[in-house]
Amino acid sequence: MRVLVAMSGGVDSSVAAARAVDAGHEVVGVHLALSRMPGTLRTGSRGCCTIEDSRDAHRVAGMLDIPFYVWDFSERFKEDIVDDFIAEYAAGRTPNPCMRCNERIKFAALLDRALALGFDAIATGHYAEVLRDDEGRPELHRGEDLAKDQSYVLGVLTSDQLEHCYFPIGATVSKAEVRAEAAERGFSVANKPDSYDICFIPDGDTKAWLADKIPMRPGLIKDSEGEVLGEHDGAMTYTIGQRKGLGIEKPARDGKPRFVTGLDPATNTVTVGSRADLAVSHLTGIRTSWAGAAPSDMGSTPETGIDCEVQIRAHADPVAARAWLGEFVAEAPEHEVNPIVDEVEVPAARPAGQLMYVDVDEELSGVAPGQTMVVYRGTRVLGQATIDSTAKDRITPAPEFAGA
Ligand SMILES: Nc1ncnc2c1ncn2[C@@H]1O[C@H](COP(=O)(O)OP(=O)(O)OP(=O)(O)O)[C@@H](O)[C@H]1O
Repeated sequence: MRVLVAMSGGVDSSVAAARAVDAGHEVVGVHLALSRMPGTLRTGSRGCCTIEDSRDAHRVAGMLDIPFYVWDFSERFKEDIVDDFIAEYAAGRTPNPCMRCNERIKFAALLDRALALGFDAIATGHYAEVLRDDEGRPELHRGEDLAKDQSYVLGVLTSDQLEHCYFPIGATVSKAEVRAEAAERGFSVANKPDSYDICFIPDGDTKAWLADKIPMRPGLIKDSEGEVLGEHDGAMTYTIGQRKGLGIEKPARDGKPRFVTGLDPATNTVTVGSRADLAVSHLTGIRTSWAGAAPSDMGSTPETGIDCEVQIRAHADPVAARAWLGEFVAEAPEHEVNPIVDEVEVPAARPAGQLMYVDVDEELSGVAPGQTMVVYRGTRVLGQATIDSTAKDRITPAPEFAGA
């Protein structure tokens, strides 16, 4: 098949490209220039699409004797990923830009262009596997190396996209093996360090990076009963689950540590509470998508849900859960004006689409709206949704009634 390999200049996509060539495919390499903004380009060994990265990718493509291009997606990346990241924080939510990038850039804009140019698939260096069910439909599974598994950030992919995804290193048992193979092939990137979480924040300090992009508005810090405990300089500098640096003088009534339990953009209030107040058993998600058969095709009804596991961060442990299709929001604005940061348009809190309800068997702690919940069954990704709200108690019938 004709394969377009997305080459970051890192070791994983270099080996992915080499394996695609070895497998006999007609391979073309492309490096995406994702940022032109000063201050977002790291210098040194690893950056967000630095000149060094594109040179590394180019060099590997030369060794593999495949055509190589650099495509400028920086404008799209700024609008769809960076601006969205800022707007989500401004709305008091915690976004996952890598997931958005997979959803809107790599497996959308890039894939569309690849298909339009006659390619059959795009290949990346992600640690995940596309397997086929009995009827030949694609399924997304965790990568073999669970320490490197990237199925979580690919949870946004739909069946149509999975049809055109190729992950040549997903079945490799360990990253060490990938590095050894790169060294054997003579790739200078064999020992290049792994990439950071957010490629456009050079030093990893998200709050400092956001500080000059979102106007700070002082507001109140309250406890769960509404008693005012102090003031903050800007709700955006707080994170759900945060314990240190709350800036509250008054000791808690029970003498126990306090944690941030809520951020309310409408009133610009930070709520604090006990560790127990952080525990949740129910999650409601928006922007639901399914990587293959939806629960309704899996025997689920609105009453029964499906047994699954849910994961709420890239490297969190999955917990046993049941997922339900929630109500369908038929009409909603795409954007709304943030009440705290006037004139900043933020994505609507509840856009049109299917809600996903998830009850967990074990309580989760420190869950923030905006995070993505990915629903698995064993190694297979079933789907995902963006967490919109949480609740202390489950809303669904007891597990013994949950069918699937
Ligand atoms: N700037 C880019 N241009 C082209 N492809 C990219 C770029 N950034 C990431 N990718 C693709 O997305 C995959 C996953 O990206 P991620 O940033 O997680 O890198 P990684 O896991 O460290 O992989 P690598 O070692 O290849 O950089 C990469 O393996 C590559 O195929």
